[in-house]
Amino acid sequence: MRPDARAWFADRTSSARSLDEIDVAALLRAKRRGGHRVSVVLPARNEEATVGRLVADLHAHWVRGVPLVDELVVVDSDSTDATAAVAQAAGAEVVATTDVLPAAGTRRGKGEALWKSLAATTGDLVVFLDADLLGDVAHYVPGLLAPLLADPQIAYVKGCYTRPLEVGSTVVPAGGGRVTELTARPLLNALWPELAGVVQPLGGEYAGRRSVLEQVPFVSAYGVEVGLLVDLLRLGGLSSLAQADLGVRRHTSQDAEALGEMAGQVVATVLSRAAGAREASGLLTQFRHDGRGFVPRSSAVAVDERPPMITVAEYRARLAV
Ligand SMILES: O=c1ccn([C@@H]2O[C@H](COP(=O)(O)OP(=O)(O)O)[C@@H](O)[C@H]2O)c(=O)[nH]1
Ligand SMILES: O=C(O)[C@@H](COP(=O)(O)O)O[C@H]1O[C@H](CO)[C@@H](O)[C@H](O)[C@H]1O
Repeated sequence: MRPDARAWFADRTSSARSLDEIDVAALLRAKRRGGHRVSVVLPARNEEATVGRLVADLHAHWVRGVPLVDELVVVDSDSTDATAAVAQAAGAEVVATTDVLPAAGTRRGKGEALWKSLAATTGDLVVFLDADLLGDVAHYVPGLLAPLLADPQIAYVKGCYTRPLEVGSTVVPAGGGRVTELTARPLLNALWPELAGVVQPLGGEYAGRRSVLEQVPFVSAYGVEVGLLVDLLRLGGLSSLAQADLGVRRHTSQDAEALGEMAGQVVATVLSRAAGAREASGLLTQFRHDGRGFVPRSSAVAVDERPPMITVAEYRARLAV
């Protein structure tokens, strides 16, 4: 790693692998001393199988228990299952992407759900968690908040973790984060070597200050994480970023074809940020074999992004209230 990345990795990586490693009472005092308001956002598309337990656990720990969280919001991203009802029954406030900033329309994708979440929440500190997480992850919230509450210079904290891979009914201890390892990490190391110390650049768990999140674009699909990382590096510099070791992360995984399309979106987003890059084609062609021959399948991976929320008049009007 370059010296700046190595120094960042040493200085900006905290450990929060379980509640045993976190002084929650001290965090609550720091939150109150700083007058902070915390929003937790779960973008969810067809997550009825996992969102209920996750929300109930977070609500018990950090809303009903230690009041670290002021808003627990599930953003329903065009779900066709019972995600919204299950999340609401478990204690979350549920908003549909179509109901937030309706004048702006609604685009498909995780990044759209995250962008709209800024207009549906009020916390100055915002924590994002995927809604398909498995296992005990309640400690992710204080683990991600701790660096923000400790150091005003830090604006954005990525979770990092080992990532077991569920292959059918077996779980192998490592191997998850396939798009990270095969696409995002090599590209980020090549183009922004100062980010080489970021262990999980695509991880879906992170926290940031609203004051910076509202200043950057949100890529509408799966390029959102890599887009935010590069844009926030440019906005505040490496010293404004941090990462928290949260132990292990398990989630419901997608198949290789779906991750191929995700990788296409990540590559398109990286190219859109890489100065002087050739105009990306915006298309990704994959191949299935139907027994007789290869069948091409093309998908659009062109970057489609929303502007910084602060540029949206309706959003600014809401802040002025
Ligand atoms: O259009 C979308 C796609 C995904 N998601 C949510 O974003 C998170 C991460 O997506 P996914 O699990 O598909 O990605 P993976 O974790 O497999 O990389 C999950 O909570 C999804 O429900 C979403 O809100 N809208
Ligand atoms: O890190 C990765 O390579 C991908 C896929 O992970 P797996 O190979 O399914 O464990 O998962 C992440 O990437 C997405 C795109 O940034 C994020 O939106 C997901 O939250 C995150 O799980």
